[in-house]
Amino acid sequence: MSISLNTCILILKEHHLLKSSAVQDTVMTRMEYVSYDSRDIQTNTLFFCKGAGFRPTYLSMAKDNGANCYVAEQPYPEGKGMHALIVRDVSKAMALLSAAFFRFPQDDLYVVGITGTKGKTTTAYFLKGMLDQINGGKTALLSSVNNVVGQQPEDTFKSSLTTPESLDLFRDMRNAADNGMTHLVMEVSSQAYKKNRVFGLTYDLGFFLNITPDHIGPNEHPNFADYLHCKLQLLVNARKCIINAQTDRFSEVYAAATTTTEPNSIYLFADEQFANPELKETIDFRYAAQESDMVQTCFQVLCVSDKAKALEIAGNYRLKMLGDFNQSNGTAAIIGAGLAGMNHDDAARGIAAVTVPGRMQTEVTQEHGVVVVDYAHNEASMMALMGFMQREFDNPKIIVVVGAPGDKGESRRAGFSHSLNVYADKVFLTTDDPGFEDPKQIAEEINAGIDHSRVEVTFELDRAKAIHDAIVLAGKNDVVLICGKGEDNFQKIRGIDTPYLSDITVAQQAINELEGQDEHFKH
Ligand SMILES: CC(=O)N[C@H]1[C@@H](OP(=O)(O)OP(=O)(O)OC[C@H]2O[C@@H](n3ccc(=O)[nH]c3=O)[C@H](O)[C@@H]2O)O[C@H](CO)[C@@H](O)[C@@H]1O[C@H](C)C(=O)N[C@@H](C)C(=O)N[C@H](CCC(=O)O)C(=O)O
Ligand SMILES: Nc1ncnc2c1ncn2[C@@H]1O[C@H](COP(=O)(O)OP(=O)(O)OP(=O)(O)O)[C@@H](O)[C@H]1O
Repeated sequence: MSISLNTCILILKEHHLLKSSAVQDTVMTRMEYVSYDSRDIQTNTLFFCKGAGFRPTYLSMAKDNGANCYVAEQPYPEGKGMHALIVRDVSKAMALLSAAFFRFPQDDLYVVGITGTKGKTTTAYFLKGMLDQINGGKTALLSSVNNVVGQQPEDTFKSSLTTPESLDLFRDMRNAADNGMTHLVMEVSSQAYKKNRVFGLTYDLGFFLNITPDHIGPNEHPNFADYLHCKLQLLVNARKCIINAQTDRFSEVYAAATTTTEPNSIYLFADEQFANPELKETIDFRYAAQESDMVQTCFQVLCVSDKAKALEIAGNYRLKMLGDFNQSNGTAAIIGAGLAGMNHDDAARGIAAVTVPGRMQTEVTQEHGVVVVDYAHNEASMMALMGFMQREFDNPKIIVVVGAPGDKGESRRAGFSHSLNVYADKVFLTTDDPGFEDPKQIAEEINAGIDHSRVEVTFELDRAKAIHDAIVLAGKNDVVLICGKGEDNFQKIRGIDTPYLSDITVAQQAINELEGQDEHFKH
């Protein structure tokens, strides 16, 4: 793959991004590799100088290693002798030039984008599970857990961001298309828009699941309005939209969709019980809970409007995953599958088999209640999780193991206290990716908001011990919720990913040890 300097100049001019250019010999010069990292350079690389942490020495290093052209927001003496493209916004330039370098892979894939504060990963996995039924497993996935760009084992790898950097995104998409993948389901974070990682990308289908305050802080969004604005951009850039009619800020969400999409291509869904007299729009799909148990969640999807009836997805569905919120995620994904041409039977078969790593992983023990490892890590998801447990188990004692991450999402700490006050009986405050902060201090901040007349608090910063102690404490009818890390097998501590066994492994070890002991005492 390659791109000529001339093409780069044309693209940047078309988008009013080019401030100036310095061409050393001819505009027909070609760049054969693209990178934003001086440690990853090949001969004739187009190098992007971007990011808060960029240093001019990286450009020197890139030049020495073979980069022949750089893109930056200002000229650098270190780039002397290289072609230079000086632009108004390097992150936008990088997205546009990467799309061109990788030959517009979005044109070779049916691209689905999913946004929302909660449920992106789960919905993405549900949809992939269904689409794989009709395309022979050829659904690519970009999620905050795994990325999948092909059908070979090496085509699946852990992701480092929810939505990759634009250059990585278009490379992954090109690889997916070249590997024969036909569909791409991707999570789109608000940061993806904030940082222009998906600038210029149009989705065949865009989902808006929900929005609650999150990701607001020094390294993320300055305020909720900015967070909402970034999330809305997905709908502005989607040809068809699927929107949860129960989301907060519905009227703004719907209005954003209508800026580029006819109402006839906007699909709304809600719980059967949901009624909002102020809502002028017709809800196209409803879902209704059915009798579920500890192994599966059952619900029905109803096609209400004429445009909904055109899809053949009405009927009963089963999920392997617990949580009434997963009926909402599941319905969204089923509508997406319908719009991609699937019928009820294929969709029902596909979604029934899906599990999502680290989400609602449930162990039913003999003597220590139900133990759930879940990725809930903000107020909305903690409320959804604990609320579900309370309804499902008829007011069990709820024991929670939780901590809040350092260096980001500080508002989550108060959110944890609030949700614990509503539902929890006992909490073990522990460590969760403290980064450069002191985990004890983070735990103290959560503790400060806890109503101690309702919730008993234990500080146990050793996460594995906290999980162990919570399970030991739990009685037969109790629920232990281990929140926030999903299947992460590391703790981010002072810039280092420090190995950690993973919550589910620690929980299973504790359960095995205890069930063994309990058996021993019984005999
Ligand atoms: C705030 C933010 O979005 N930062 C992201 C951004 O960093 P940046 O552009 O500022 O770059 P930087 O890390 O300061 O480094 C500067 C540049 O120097 C280069 N470099 C560095 C060292 C060297 O020797 N040579 C060299 O060339 C680097 O490759 C980089 O291009 O670009 C980097 C990739 O190029 C990302 O890894 C980084 O995400 C950070 C780690 C992060 O944690 N981001 C979070 C907030 C995030 O994006 N989260 C969302 C989910 C949250 C949500 O749901 O909204 C996500 O999509 O994952
Ligand atoms: N629709 C929903 N509403 C509220 N809570 C939900 C919903 N779906 C999932 N959750 C809760 O949120 C947790 C995270 O779910 P999931 O990973 O699917 O969301 P996400 O949007 O990808 O999250 P993140 O952006 O934090 O990675 C789940 O483990 C569950 O506790």
